[in-house]
Amino acid sequence: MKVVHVAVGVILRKQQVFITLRDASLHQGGKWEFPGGKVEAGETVTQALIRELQEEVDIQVSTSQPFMLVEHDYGDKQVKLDIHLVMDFIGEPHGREGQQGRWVALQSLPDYGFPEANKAIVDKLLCEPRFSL
Ligand SMILES: Nc1nc2c([nH]c(=O)n2[C@H]2C[C@H](O)[C@@H](COP(=O)(O)OP(=O)(O)OP(=O)(O)O)O2)c(=O)[nH]1
Ligand SMILES: [Mg+2]
Repeated sequence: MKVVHVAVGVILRKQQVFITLRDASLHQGGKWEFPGGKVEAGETVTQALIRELQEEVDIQVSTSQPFMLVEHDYGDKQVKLDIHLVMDFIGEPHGREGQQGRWVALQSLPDYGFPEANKAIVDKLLCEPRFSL
């Protein structure tokens, strides 16, 4: 099965992260996610991240850095999540495609229902010394 390469942004501001609710009609729908989407042919991951965050949550990424790579097989779909931290951006994020979005404390991420592949991301975020309260 073809692996879908996805650029994912962990949008950070003062110990909080901006998350959005995936539409019920999508793969892994009805779950919370870090905004992002497929890397298109000819695009770098950073270019895809900038484009997807503009399209989905209406921000302009100014500073980002690679955080981790997570490969996961959902059975019906295989994904490679290229997760980047978004440390600085212009604009106020909101669900531009009508999806719900909210700022949540890093520490409360485990309370949200994310796709299975996200467990590793949440675990790593929570054990990063630079994000400890
Ligand atoms: N954006 C995002 N996708 C995730 C996360 N966790 C996770 O397993 N995924 C999976 C779900 C999807 O199978 C895939 C992302 O695809 P997507 O539906 O967002 O792709 P896209 O924005 O390019 O959407 P499309 O317009 O091409 O349908 O990655 C996450 O935290 N954020
Ligand atoms: Mg998407």
